Amino acid sequence: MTLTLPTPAQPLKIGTRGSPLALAQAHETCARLMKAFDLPLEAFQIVSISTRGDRVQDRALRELGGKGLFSKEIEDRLLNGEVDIAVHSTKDMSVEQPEGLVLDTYLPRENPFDAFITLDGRALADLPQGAVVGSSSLRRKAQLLNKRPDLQVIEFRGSVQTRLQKLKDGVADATFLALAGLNRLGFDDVPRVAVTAEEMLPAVAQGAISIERRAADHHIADMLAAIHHAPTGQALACERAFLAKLDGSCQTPIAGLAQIVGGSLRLRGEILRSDGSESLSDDVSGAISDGPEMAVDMATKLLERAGEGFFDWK
Ligand SMILES: NCc1[nH]cc(CCC(=O)O)c1CC(=O)O
Repeated sequence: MTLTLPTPAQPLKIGTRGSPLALAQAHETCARLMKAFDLPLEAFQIVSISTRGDRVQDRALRELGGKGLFSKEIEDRLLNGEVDIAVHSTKDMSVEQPEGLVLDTYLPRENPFDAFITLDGRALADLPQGAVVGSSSLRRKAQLLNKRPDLQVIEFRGSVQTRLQKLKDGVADATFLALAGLNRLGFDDVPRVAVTAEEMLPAVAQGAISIERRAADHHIADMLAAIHHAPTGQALACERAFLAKLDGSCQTPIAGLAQIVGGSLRLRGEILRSDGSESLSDDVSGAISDGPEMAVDMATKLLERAGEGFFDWK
C-alpha cells in the first residue's frame, strides 16, 4: 500500500471549530499524524470554521434544535473539498453523518467523566441544601435533580473562564464540565472533583475525539488508520448504537458509557425524565464484537420499561 502523504506544498487541511478546546483537539490530531508519518508541522493547515452552535450564545442550545449544530458548516466544507478532514468532539456529533461522509477514526479517549466545579473544590455530596448549580445540559440537570431535588439548576453557558467568573460573581455555587475538556486545555489549577459513574453517568461519547472524512477518500482513510485507536472505536460504536436506538442527541437526558474491561465490553446506560423525577438504567457486559447489538438490546428494554409519555423531551 502506498500512502499519499501531505507536504508543505500540499498541506492537509484540517477543519475544526475555533474554540480553544476544538483547536487543542485539532492540534492533537495534527501531532499524532506528524508522529505517525514523521511529517513537519508545515504539512498541515488548521482551518477554523464557525458553526451555528458557536454563534448563538444567548439562548439555550436545545431551543435551537436541528442536527449538526456544531458540525454542519464544517461538514459542508468537507463535502465541497475546502478541507480534507474534520476533527470533532464526538459528543456533539449526531449518530448519522451526511451522505458522502464517514466518522470512523477515533483518537484514544480522554477521561469520559464529568468534573464537579466549585470555587473551593468541594465534592458534589458536600453541596449544601438548596444550592444553585449552573448547567445547560439536560442530562446533567436531570441526573442532578434525580439525586438532589433540593438543588436549583440554572442555565449556564460559555467558556471555562466565563463559568468560573460566574461562580466568583455568585451567580451559582457550582457547575459541571467534562474532565476531558479541562485536561486537554491544561486547566490543571481549576478546582474540580471527578464525578463517578455511579453518581452521574457521562454523556454518550464524552471525551472522545473523532475524525470525519469523505467516504470516497481512500488515501485519507489509509492515512487515518495509522492514528485510529481501536478500543475507543469499539466503545464508541456501542455507545452511539445505544443513542441511535433511543433517537437521542447530545441535548437529551440520556447517558451511556461503554468500557473495555478485561477483554469484555461493559455498557452502562440511563434515560431520564427531564425534570429528574424518574431515571431508568441498566448495566450489561458481553463480547466486544457484540457491542452495538448489546446497546440496541439495552435501549429496547429501557424504552419498554419507560412506556408511553416518558420522553417528555421529545
Ligand atoms: N457540548 C459541549 C461539549 N462538547 C464536548 C465537550 C467536552 C469534551 C468532550 O466531551 O470530548 C463539551 C463541554 C463540556 O461538556 O464540558
